[in-house]
Amino acid sequence: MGKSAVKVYIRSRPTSLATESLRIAPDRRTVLVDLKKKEEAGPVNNQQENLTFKFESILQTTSQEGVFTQCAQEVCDNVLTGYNGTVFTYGQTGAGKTYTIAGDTNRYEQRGIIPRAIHYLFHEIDLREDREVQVRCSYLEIYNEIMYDLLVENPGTADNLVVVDEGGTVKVKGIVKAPVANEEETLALFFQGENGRSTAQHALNKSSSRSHCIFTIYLETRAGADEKVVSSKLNLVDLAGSERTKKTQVTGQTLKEAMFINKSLTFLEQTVNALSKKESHVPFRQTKLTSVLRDALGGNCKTVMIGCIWGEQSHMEETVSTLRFASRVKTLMTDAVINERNDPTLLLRKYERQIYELKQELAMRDTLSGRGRISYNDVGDLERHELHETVRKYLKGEIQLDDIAIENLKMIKETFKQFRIVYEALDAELIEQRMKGNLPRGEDAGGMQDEVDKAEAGEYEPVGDEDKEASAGFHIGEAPPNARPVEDEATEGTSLPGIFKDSSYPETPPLIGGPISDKNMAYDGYKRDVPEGQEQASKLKQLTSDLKEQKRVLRQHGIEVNKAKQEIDLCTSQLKSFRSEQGETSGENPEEQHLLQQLKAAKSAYRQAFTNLKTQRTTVEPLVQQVAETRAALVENFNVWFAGQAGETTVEDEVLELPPIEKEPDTGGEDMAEQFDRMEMERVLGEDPESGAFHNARKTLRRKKPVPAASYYGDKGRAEGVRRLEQRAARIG
Ligand SMILES: Nc1ncnc2c1ncn2[C@@H]1O[C@H](COP(=O)(O)OP(=O)(O)OP(=O)(O)O)[C@@H](O)[C@H]1O
Repeated sequence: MGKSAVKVYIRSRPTSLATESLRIAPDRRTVLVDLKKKEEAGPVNNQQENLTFKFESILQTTSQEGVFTQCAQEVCDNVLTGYNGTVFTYGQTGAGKTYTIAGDTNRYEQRGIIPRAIHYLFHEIDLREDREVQVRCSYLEIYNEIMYDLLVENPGTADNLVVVDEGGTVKVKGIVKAPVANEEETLALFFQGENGRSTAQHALNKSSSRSHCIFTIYLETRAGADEKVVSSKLNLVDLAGSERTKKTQVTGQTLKEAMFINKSLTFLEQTVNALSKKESHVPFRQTKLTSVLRDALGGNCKTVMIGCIWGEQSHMEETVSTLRFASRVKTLMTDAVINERNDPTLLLRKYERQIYELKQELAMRDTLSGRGRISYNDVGDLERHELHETVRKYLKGEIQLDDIAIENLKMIKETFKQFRIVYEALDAELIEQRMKGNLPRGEDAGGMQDEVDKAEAGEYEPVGDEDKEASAGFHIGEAPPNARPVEDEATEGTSLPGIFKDSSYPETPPLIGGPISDKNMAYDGYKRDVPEGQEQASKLKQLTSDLKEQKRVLRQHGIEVNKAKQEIDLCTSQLKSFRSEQGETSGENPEEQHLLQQLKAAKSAYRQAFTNLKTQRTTVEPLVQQVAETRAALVENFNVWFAGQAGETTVEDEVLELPPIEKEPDTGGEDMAEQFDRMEMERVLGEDPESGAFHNARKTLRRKKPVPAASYYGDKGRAEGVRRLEQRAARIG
């Protein structure tokens, strides 16, 4: 793909902009800044400054979904193709960096780029039937210039992590790259890592990141029987925010952290400046952060930066500084390539297959040309012995050169070998005879014939059986019954446990308790007897029943997706155990072929079911909206009618419109907590059938025992301890 510029987006917190200083042009790409003159700066420095910055897009009220689609989805697509990608956020403390990258990990709708990228990548991987993709992830934290592995339960000291250059690519040696089979597992690791991050409260952010964090997803993709492996990675980077410590009013440990943060961001700025001015020396090694980000800023990577800003007047200086930095980053060029290499195992498999095919081809040609039965396999013991005899007879003059039958190249080589064996035996015998003084001068040549005999009689040792196994090939007309043309191998998919439970999507639960008021009775009458009420109530009834039916279909599609996922899992695990039992196979075993076919069919069924599910959602969503609107209109009209009839009270809710309480489902021995979990899952899946992995991963995390940071994080743990003590002291004081 060659060189490409880093793409820069600006996201503003959804507060009102200080429009007298900061305006967004109608193209939604340009920011116009009008810095008011500073009276106190005197005559020299009191000029008004107008600045214009242009970026890919300015996101002001864009939703989390919108930010992912606009800024990160393309990077994910590139990573799926085989390029490395990085998305990083930059900006003043509290400006929304963590909200953008990680999002609110407790609220599905507010999830950020990381969970969305995980979902997107796994979904796309599932749809690529012809590929086998192995996924891993890591979570790195740089806190006070020390690197920590957020996925390790008990890392002890953090000394084991170092940034290294491997073949021109930056790597963090020693970091855990955890293999993950699906979205849920990856999210669970991400949430676990999030829990270990260092945060603190200050005047501008009640949960401010005190470290830089990089969540990385690694993909290794193999396509069919191709020996090529494509490796790529996606870095999702949440930088700690620059802060004016006067504004954040931090003290103690948090102040120390702020100093580390500001220092590393200054070095980042210096690095970007040097790159942007194409200076010969770029100070990447000054900090851990710039070392780790080297590829993202100017190497083998496709990079996106999201600059986060506050729009308020009081933060204008920091906002301009972020915009200036962002403009410089925009000038950086990276040089991304598809990271492709040969897999030695697959290469060997390919060569074995080629040799096999060539042998068959040769055998066929020999038959067609009337050469009869010729073997192209290695020379066996028996053939070696026969050749040795032939050579011996030839040297004795008992046979002619034409009598040595040479069928193939391997036999020519073996014949030469046998000449050498006979020669060496003779040579040794001659030397021995000479040393004993048995050999009269001038008889060397004449005695040759005898020496051949002598050497042969005593010295010949059959060559070992090193090639025994190699002779296990087949001759023409003896092809094993399972020999057949090599077919393209279908790929093994990643394991994908079903996330879509066999769930029902209950209607809104009825309100509990409370006597039915007069007003509610009037409401009932309104729907029954007043023509306007009658009409709306019957419309609502019809819509509710349509919705119920469409939700039933949606649920059915969910079940089909789930079934297909389970089938994929089953085939994948059967294939795995088959391969681990058989070791390396050439991919031609009928059982393996059968499993691969099944896997392919399951992936195809999954794709179809998923498409149906998505299509059905587009039917259900507007219906949900229509039901809500019709219901609200009915209640509102009733209120108006009722106010005209009687006193001024508000209707409780449209209690009587709700469906009757359904019979309790069979709990199948579930306890209360499990029942709650199941019902909660049914509810969230009803809202978004794709959210299962997110909620399950959160549930997994809740079940895990928290590990006290101070017990294993060394420096970081101590800092955490100091912070807690300070907070306690402040509370007591
Ligand atoms: N676009 C947004 N929409 C809604 N809430 C937002 C948005 N941006 C930020 N917030 C809220 O503002 C608060 C601070 O945001 P966040 O923690 O992401 O800032 P930050 O830039 O990461 O700060 P720090 O550098 O201190 O870690 C959070 O409560 C977050 O939910």
